[in-house]
This record gives sequence, C-alpha cells and structure tokens, in this order.
Amino acid sequence: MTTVQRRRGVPVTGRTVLLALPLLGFALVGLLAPVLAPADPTATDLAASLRPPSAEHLLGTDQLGRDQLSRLLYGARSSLTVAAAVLAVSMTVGVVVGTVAGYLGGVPDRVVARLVDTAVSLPGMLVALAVIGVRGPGVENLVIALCLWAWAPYARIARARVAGLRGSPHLDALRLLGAGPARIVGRHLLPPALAPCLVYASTDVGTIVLGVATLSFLGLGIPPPQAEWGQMLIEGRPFLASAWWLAYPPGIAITAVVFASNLLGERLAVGDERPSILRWLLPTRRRTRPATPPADPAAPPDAPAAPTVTARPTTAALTATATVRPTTADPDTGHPARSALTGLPAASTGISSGDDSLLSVRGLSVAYPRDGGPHRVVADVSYDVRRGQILAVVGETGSGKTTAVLAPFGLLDPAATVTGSAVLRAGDGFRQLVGHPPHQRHHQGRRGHDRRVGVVFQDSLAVLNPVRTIGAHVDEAVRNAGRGGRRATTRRVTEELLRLVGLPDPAGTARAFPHQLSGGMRQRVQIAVAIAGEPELLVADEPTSALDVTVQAQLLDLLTGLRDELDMAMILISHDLAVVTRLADRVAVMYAGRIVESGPLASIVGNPDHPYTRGLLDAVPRPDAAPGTRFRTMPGRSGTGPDDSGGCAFAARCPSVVPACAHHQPVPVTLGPAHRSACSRPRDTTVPVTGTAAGPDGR
Ligand SMILES: Nc1ncnc2c1ncn2[C@@H]1O[C@H](COP(=O)(O)OP(=O)(O)OP(=O)(O)O)[C@@H](O)[C@H]1O
Repeated sequence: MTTVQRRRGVPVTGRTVLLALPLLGFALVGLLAPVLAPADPTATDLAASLRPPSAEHLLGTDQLGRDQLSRLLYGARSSLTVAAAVLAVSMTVGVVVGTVAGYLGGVPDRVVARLVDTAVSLPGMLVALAVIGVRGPGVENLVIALCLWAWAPYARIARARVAGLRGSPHLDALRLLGAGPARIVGRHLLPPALAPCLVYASTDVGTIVLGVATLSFLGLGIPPPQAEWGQMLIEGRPFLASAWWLAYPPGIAITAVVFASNLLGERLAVGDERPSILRWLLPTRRRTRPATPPADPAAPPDAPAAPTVTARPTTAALTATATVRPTTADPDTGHPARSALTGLPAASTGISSGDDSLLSVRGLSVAYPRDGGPHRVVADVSYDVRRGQILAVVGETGSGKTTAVLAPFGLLDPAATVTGSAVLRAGDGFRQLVGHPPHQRHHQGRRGHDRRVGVVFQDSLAVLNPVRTIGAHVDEAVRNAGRGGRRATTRRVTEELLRLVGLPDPAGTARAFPHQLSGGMRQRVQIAVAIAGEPELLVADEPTSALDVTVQAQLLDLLTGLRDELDMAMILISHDLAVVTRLADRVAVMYAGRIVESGPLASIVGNPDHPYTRGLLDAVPRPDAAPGTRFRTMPGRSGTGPDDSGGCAFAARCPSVVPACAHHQPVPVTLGPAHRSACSRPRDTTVPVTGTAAGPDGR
C-alpha cells in the first residue's frame, strides 16, 4: 500500500507563472509609478505640445505637453487602486454573505439567492452609470458603483461551495467535536469558499480595469487631471491620425491587462490550483512536510516499508497529559449535569438508574420528504447500548443502518424528520436527544451530548480537510475537548493520541496532509480525532469498508483494544457480518428500515431466527470451506422502505413466507435472553436455507 501519494491538482508550473507575470507587472508598475515616472503626469508645458516619442519623452507628449509615459504609469496606479478597492470590498462582502447563507440554509439562503440573482441579472455598467449619475464622478463613487454589482458573483460562488459542504461528514465530525458555528464558518468554510473566489478574482481584475476605463472614457470615472487609461483614450481620439502615441499605448495597456487576467483565470480554473493558492495566502497553513513520509502501519506485512504496529501506550500515558473531564458537571453551564438536562426522570427514559445503559433508543422513526409527503426510511427502531459494549448494526445497503444510528445525534440531512426517543446518559442524569427543531439539531453536537460521542466515518478523505495537516485536525479536537493548552502542550496530547491509534512517528504524521497518508492511516487519524474527547460512545460507520482485508483486521483489532483501554461503548455500522463477528457483543439486523432481529452475537450467529439473518449468515464466505465450495446469495432485491409493503417487507424474498406475512407487520417476540425476532411464521417450523448456492463468481 502506498504511503505517500502524489499531491492532487496541477503544481504551480512555469506556464502559470508566465501567465501571472503581466498582471504582476501591472501591479508593480502601479505601485512604483512615483518612482518610475520620469515627470509629473499632470504638469503641463504647452510649448512641448504633441511631441512624438523621443529620448526626452519616450512615449511623446499630449496636447497639453504632459509626458505620456508618466501618464501611462500613473494610469496603471489609478486602475490598480480602484481594482484593489473594488476587489477587496466585493470579495469580502460576497464571500462572507455567500458562506453564511450557504451554511445557514433555509430562509436566509433563499433571500441571499434572490438578491444575488437580481444583482447578477442587472447590467453592471448601467448600474454604475446610474449610481455615478446620482452621486457624481470621483474615485469613491466609482468604487461604490462597481462594488454594487461586483459582489454578487463572489456570493454565488461561495454559497454554492458551502452548500455542497453543509451536510458533509467533515462538518458533522466537527459539530460532534464541539466546534461552534463561528469556528466552523470561519475556520472550515471560509477557506474553501475563498479558494474558487480567488480564481474568479484573477479574471475579475480585467473586468474591473475595463469598467474603470469605460467609465472614465465616458467622463464618469476618475476626474481629470488625474491620469487614467480610459481618459487618455478619449483625449487621444481626436489625434488618432496625427499623433498615434496618444491613444495606442493606453489602448494596448487595457487590452493586455484584460487578456492576461482572463488567461490566468482560465489557467487557474482548469488547473485547479486552488489549494496551492490557499497554502500561499493563508498563514495558518503549514507547508512543511515530514522529511520522511510516515510509514503505513496498516500495510501488509510483506510490503517493504511496512513497520509493525507500535506497542500501544496505556491509557495512563494518555490521561497523564489530559485534563480530567468532570462527569457530574455540564461543561457548558458548569452546573451539575442533572440540572443541565432536560429534567427527564430516570423512569421515563427506559433506562433504570441502576443499569449501565449509555444510550437508549425507543420507537425511532425517520422520514424524508418525497412526492409531496413524508416518506419513512426508518420505522419504529429501538435499541440499547451499554457501557463498554459493542453493538453492531448490520443489513444490506439501504436498509437504514446509518440513518437509525446517526439520527439521535442530529447528523442527518436537515430535511429529515426524526421522531421517537433517544436518551443518552450524561453524568448522573439523562439527556433526550430527539425532538429538537431542525435548526437546533445541527448544533446538537455541542449542546446535545457534550463530546460524549465520537464518530468515525467510512470516507476519511471527505472527513479530513485536505488543506489542513493531520496535526491541525487532532489539535482542534484536543482543544475542543478542553484538553489543549499552550500550542506545545496541545501538540503533545495530539502526538500521544496518534501513537495510541498505532501511527508510528507521530510528530512526522502530525505534519503530513491527509492525501499523504494511506486509507488505513487516515482511518486511524479519524479514530484519534474521535477519541480526543475520551468519548463514552464511539460510532463507527463502516470504518473498514474501503480497506483491504489485512488493514481491515488491524483496524478492527485497534477498535477492540481501544474499547478495552478506554472503556468505551461502540456502535459499529456494517454490512459485513464477517467484520461484525470479530468484535461485536450484540447485533441488530436491519431490513427495509426496521430491526428484524437483535440479540447477543452468540445467539444471532449460533441460533438465527429471522430468515433474513439466516440469509446474511449463509452469504458469508467461510475460510474453512473446501476450495470450489459454492457460497449462497439471497435472491431478490433489498427492501425499499418500511412503508412500501402492507406486511413484512422481506416476504417477497423469504423462503418461509406464510399468508399472514403479506398483510401483517410482524411483531418482535422474545426468543431467549435479550434475543428478539420479528417474524410471523409459526415457530415450530425450521427455517430453510435461504437463497441459492453460488460460485465465487456469484453464479
Ligand atoms: N438525505 C436523504 N434524503 C432522502 N432519502 C435518504 C437520505 N439519506 C438517506 N436516505 C434514504 O434512507 C434509506 C436508508 O439509508 P441509509 O444510508 O441509512 O442506509 P444504509 O443501510 O446505511 O446503507 P449503506 O450501507 O449503503 O450506507 C435509503 O433508502 C436512502 O435512500
């Protein structure tokens, strides 16, 4: 497995630098005009009127005897000043408005979208003419007039970028880590929103310079006698035939800047060099890379660079650097935990104060709007997770595993309607997680469960911010967990966490960027981030699905080890029963949005009741099977939703189907200690083997 991959995107090539040179030259000339100009651009000398280019006046003089070269250089300064002011104001306003609207969604987003549409649809030059017509010419009014339409594209770009990120696992993970909206917007959404805006700005420079020249050409821009290219053009127009040096140089300068700006913008957009630009512009980004890329602890043993997993330090080592988290006080309020809770008495939660349930979910349903009405994708799901226990939620793709597990934590699309109850033990009391309005649900990560829950998602590349180092991610989690201090102290805890999850060379890994690590290493980083707050519950959503079996096994061992060392409970979402049997204590099997069977691992694997569970188990390839043995597959397609059938959703695929299955939703029955199954068939019948035997190629 590779440990270091190539950086994505096109590197800053010589061609890009070449394309940037004219614009840099324009900026430099504008800045240095007072030094470079041979004469005062406004000083008139009628005796030297309309002199052609000569050694004394390299670009000749105009009808008032003013040095044309000086006026050209000062013209660049005027255009640069206005362009810089317009870009600064419009980009700041546009990016902030677009980012906030994209993050908030709902009404603010719709209002901003309409404003942007209106601003973009108005002809910019007419707006500028109207503003200057009312307020009069002048640099200040010119800037205002241009900003009035220039902000809108930035807002549109930023809004689209942020709207795409709004529901991303990366933000979900941040919310769970306790990052507030201001931090999420400022630190995690503005930079990615700014990147495409910077690319757009490189094209916008040309548009603004052209706009300034056009307005000055019309006598509405920078007032004379200040030098400006558009004004030089209009002044030189009557002399086009007799004094070519008056109109051509400013005309060529305007064309060159517009052309260069368009070319550079095209290049940046196509080459996608946005991350590089951001790395140069944002001082918080560390560009240092580890001298030697960290080796992959999860690579197969025969890989040349594969080190063995480092010995795990004990939790004592971790907690030695950590601030002790109060278990009886609410971190937000400082009040005793119970007083900060919703006041639920223990009896009403389904958790008796004597038992060790950490999370108790009852009658949970989730619906999304579809065809004008709510469409349930999870129905009436109930499960418990006890301290130190690993609950595996299994089922085919689309069965509702992720939805049923993430719903209590407010990690679903805001369009989801969640009903039922999910009670999390918080200190000595309990906290109801369901029932918050959608806008609060998004901030539940901070207030709802106080960092007692960590989450590991399947797609580590989507979770980790590509322009931040691994160390920055873990540092932030450490600080959010209240375990940070001075920079060096925070980094020490970060490195300890990286070591705890089996990453060798923690200091080097902390300096690496996500794309420099292998998939297995990135999952370890996610686990480090998730356990930074010493959560009591870790939710792992298909944490090993994208990894090869060797790496998968190592990560599963890591999770089991962490559960033992940190005494965490865990919910493991997986479609792979082979994975589940490695580490689960209890299993809940989901089909079409419902739990069809649940119980201790030994009962589910040794004595499955539901034909669907039986089918899943039969489909697991056995390592001890003789070569050429055909394994079984389940016929038919996975169920679509809990309400799409009047009776049992599995009936159409079930080998034990009875007439009642078509009309009655099966009621769960208890079969043994904590073993329940929802199947309508008479229990005196044995479940026939589900499905058909298939060869390794599936036939
Ligand atoms: N934002 C959404 N809008 C509408 N429907 C959704 C949304 N998210 C999920 N669903 C639907 O909810 C159902 C359950 O999805 P979920 O992701 O929970 O299944 P899963 O068992 O975890 O599948 P997988 O293993 O593929 O992740 C699916 O039918 C899915 O299409």
